[in-house]
Formats: sequence, structure tokens, C-alpha cells
Amino acid sequence: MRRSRALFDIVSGFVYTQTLLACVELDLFAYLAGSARTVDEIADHTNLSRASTERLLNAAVSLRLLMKRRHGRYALGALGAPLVGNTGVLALIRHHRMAYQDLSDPVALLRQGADFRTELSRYWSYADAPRPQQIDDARVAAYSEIMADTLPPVAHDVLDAYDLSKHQCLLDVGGGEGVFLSLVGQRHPALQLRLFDLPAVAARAKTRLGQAGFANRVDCHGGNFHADALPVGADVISLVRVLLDHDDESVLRLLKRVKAALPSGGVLLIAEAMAGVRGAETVGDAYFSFYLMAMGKGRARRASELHQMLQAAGFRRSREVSTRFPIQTGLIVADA
Ligand SMILES: C[S@@+](CC[C@H](N)C(=O)[O-])C[C@H]1O[C@@H](n2cnc3c(N)ncnc32)[C@H](O)[C@@H]1O
Repeated sequence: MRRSRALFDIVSGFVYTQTLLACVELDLFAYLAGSARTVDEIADHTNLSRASTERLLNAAVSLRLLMKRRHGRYALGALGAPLVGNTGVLALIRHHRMAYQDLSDPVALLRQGADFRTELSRYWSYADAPRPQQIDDARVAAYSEIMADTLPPVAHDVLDAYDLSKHQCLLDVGGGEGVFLSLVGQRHPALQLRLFDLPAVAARAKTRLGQAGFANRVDCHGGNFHADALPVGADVISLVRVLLDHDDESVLRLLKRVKAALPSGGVLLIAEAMAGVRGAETVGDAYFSFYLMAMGKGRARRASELHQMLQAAGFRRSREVSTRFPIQTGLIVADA
């Protein structure tokens, strides 16, 4: 019985994701945040027929996104309530429409791999760009905003697990719009901050960090980390959610560049979802694996694989540091 239930959940997983997507696209969680509502009120809000509204509500209740209250009213459920006002996760859920589309023929994707033109490879514009340093603002804006919105929980995991106060200067490589650096800067007012990303993204970071009052504390460098040397002078470098987007060969070259930019005794922090996390094997080996295949590059790696690559890149030693939410944030600290 348990096995058939588990198999049925795999079969119906797509339907569950579509139920969630419909709730998000119809703005149901925000609508129900104020108070519980009747089917008719919700049908008015969503502009669906009463029958379709009831169908959606019942599905959402069964998934604990919503709950049924007395007098035929519906309210937020245990899994829907945390989504209210959570712009990052809501945007992340919405953007999965592209992933579902790309994965609609999984065998074709498995056969053709990186040659397949997908929605996700267009969205993550650096994934298939021969000259990523030439990508303009319009093509980095959407992914950069989602990354900025979803970064804070990951940043807090890292900063709670690793104490940056012993360092003088941090360079965040692939640092996006600078949200990690601004959170670091709040915790460590004496630390100098630098960011390296594609020119269009580094320009966005400069603007955002300026607005956050960090204009005098942060240097933003634009470049292509597959081709350019990284700025020197930092005694700690971070790669937050960067390596998993790239193939092994590029990752090894990037790690060598990081090693070359660090002084002896410098430290590299790698923070990203990793494969093989006990109890969460599906996250790396199923979810990220298929998502990144659709994007066209990269894979979630086991910590042991990253240790081997770090060694090959010339790092003296590396260790895994546990974090509060290992499913979203694996953390490796490597000594140059
Ligand atoms: C998945 S995002 C992570 C951003 C940020 N670290 C975070 O966690 O929110 C990967 C970042 O790497 C940058 N990136 C990708 N390819 C790059 C390249 N060849 N050179 C420089 N930056 C690159 C992207 O522009 C993007 O900001």
C-alpha cells in the first residue's frame, strides 16, 4: 500500500504542481491573506466559473495549500500561508512554467541534451551564450531579479555557518545584484566588499548597492569568469549558487582562476544546493538534474565531487560545513 501510494504521488506530481501554479497565477494566496472567503467570492475574484473554482479549491485543500473553514469558507493552509508576500518564491514558482514546458518531452530532451533550444536556456541567457560578457540588461534582468529575491535565506544559512569576521576583503564571484554582499556588509561593517559578474549584472549590482547605501564600500567588476582573470586583493572569495550552472570543465577552470586570485591562506566559500544530501536525494539527483538539463548546462554535485575538483584546482584542503537548511544550502570551505 505504501509503495503504491508513493508511486501514485510520482504519477500525479505534475498535477500537484499545476494546482499550485494556478493558485499563484490567480493570486489566491494574497487574496485569502486578509480573511477566509466563500466559493462565490473566490469565483468573483478569479473570474472562474463556480464549478472550476470549487475544483481548484478542493485540489488546493487536499495539498494543504488551502484549508476549509466553517460555513463553506476557504482560508490559507499550512503550505499556502508562507507564500503570502514571499515575492521571491512566488516568482520562482511562476517561472517554473518554462521548466514544465521544456520537460514535456523528457526523452527528447535526454536524447538531445544541450542541442535542444529550450525556454529555460533563453531565460538563463548566459547558459548558451558564446560571449556572455556581451549580454545586455534586458536579457539579465528577469533572472537577476529572481536571484536577488530568493537569496536572503541562503545568505543567512551561509553567514550563520561561517564567520567572516576574521577576513579583510570579500569578493563575491557571480554575485548577481549584490544582495549577498549587502547582507554580509550589514553583519560585518569593517569588511571590504567586491563583486564580479557579467557587465550587465555588475551594473545592476552597482545601482542596487548604491541605493542600499554601500556605494563607498563595494567595487563592482564586470567580466566573463570563463575568460577573464578575477580581481586580486580579497582574502575570501564566495561562489553562491554559481557552480551548479556550469559544466565540469568550466567549473575546474573557474576554480583555478579563484585559486590564482587568492593569497596563500585565503579561503573560498562554495554555497549551493548539493546532490546526495541524506533524506533529500531527489533535490539534487532528480529536480536539479532535470532542471539544469532543460537549461542546457551544469549539474548539482556531491560534496565529495567538489572536494576532488578543488584539489585538482590546487586548493590545499576543503571541508564541508553544516548549515541550517542543507537542502537549499550546502557549504564547502576551501583553503588556498
Ligand atoms: C544562479 S545566479 C546566482 C547569483 C547570486 N550569487 C545568487 O545566489 O543570487 C549565477 C550568477 O552567475 C553569473 N554568471 C554566469 N555566467 C557568468 C560568467 N561567464 N561570468 C561572470 N558571471 C557569470 C550570472 O550573471 C548570475 O548572476
